[in-house]
Amino acid sequence: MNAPLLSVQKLGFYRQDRALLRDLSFALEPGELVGVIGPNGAGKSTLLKLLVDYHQPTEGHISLSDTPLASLSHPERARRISYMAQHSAPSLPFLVRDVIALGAHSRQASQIPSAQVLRNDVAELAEQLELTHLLDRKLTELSGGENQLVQFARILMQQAPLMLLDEPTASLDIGHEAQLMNLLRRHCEHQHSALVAIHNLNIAAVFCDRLLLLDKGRLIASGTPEQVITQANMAQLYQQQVTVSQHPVTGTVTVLPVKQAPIAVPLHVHLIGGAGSTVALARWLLQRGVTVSGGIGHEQDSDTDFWTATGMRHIAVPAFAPIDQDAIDQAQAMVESADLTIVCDFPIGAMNEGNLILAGHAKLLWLLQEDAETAHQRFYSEAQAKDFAQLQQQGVRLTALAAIEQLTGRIGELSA
Ligand SMILES: Nc1ncnc2c1ncn2[C@@H]1O[C@H](COP(=O)(O)OP(=O)(O)OP(=O)(O)O)[C@@H](O)[C@H]1O
Repeated sequence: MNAPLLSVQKLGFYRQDRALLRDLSFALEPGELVGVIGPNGAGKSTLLKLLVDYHQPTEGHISLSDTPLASLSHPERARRISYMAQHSAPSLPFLVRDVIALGAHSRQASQIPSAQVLRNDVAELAEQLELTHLLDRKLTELSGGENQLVQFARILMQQAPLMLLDEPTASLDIGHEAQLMNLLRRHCEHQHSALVAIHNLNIAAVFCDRLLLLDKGRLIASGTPEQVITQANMAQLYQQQVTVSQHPVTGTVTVLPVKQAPIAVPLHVHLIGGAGSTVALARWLLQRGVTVSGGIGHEQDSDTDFWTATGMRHIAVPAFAPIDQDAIDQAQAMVESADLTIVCDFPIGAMNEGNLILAGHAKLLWLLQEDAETAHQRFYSEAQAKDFAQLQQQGVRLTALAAIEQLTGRIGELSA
């Protein structure tokens, strides 16, 4: 088996007795585009600087196709690795076309093209990145985003098999961000590999094959974007409520921050429902600072997807499986601790009738029902309709609108 293009083993880097990176191991294969994500100060830039030999490791090994990085001469390294730093404040007034062309001079002497070919290559790259109009401008006279695109063009011109890019899209608009990442992707398809430190998790999820998640200098997760960008990892690392869901169009994992409710309201509402019946109410309550739990749902149901995406505490059973006693017992603890349990208007069948038993444990029970018509349509058996009728004795029947009105009043009182 061929050695990986890049192999990092037990890498550690200490400064003034502080571990900036610890016990980091991973490998990169040809053709891979791998993102390095993590909060500010996690160690992403430090990792890239070690990989380009800007810093030397305190412990561990870095090798490129089995050759130790430290044993490579500067020209050999430049042939194998290109590097785009996070901040590159241009200090010399070079022309953009010369800066891009500079990339080619890191190649092996026999690979450096003639002046004419180089001019054409620069022009072609500039066109791909919409930089043609800037070719005769000075680097010192560019905007932050324009400078970033020029540095990226220089990296591509270098044609090194391993590209290290530190926040290459940080100053780019969404159009140029997509353009740069698509171009990078295409280069990776030609047996080049890229390791990209990136904060935009949605872009990382769309373009990267794998992600490495760093925190406080440690690798705490690695795998596909779906394996790494999880509700649990995001909540733990970023200390903010975020939604993690699958984008309906791209199918990739998507992260969005949640607008924080002005204050936490001391009210816990448990929602029972299915077929999307709890979603609008759950969103409404969360936005007002109410603690919301949910269940028992079924995996892949839109309610369960919403509860998972927002990090709501909930109980779910596998799709198409009946609700079992174990799930009822777990959800019972939530229902018993909730100030209010709301059963939304949703169809009851053999798979979810356990929710009727669960609702019986509520301290205070509301049963949402839009009109009498829906009442007899929502049960698949007479026994279920009978169980529901019994719950009606215990709870209050009301429409969703009436429920919102009452909750508005209650939240107002509690927040005053
Ligand atoms: N030269 C240095 N000497 C001492 N500490 C440093 C040095 N460079 C960086 N650090 C520290 O190392 C830690 C990791 O920094 P690094 O720049 O690698 O983080 P990062 O993940 O790239 O962060 P960001 O997302 O903010 O760019 C930080 O706590 C930083 O303050």
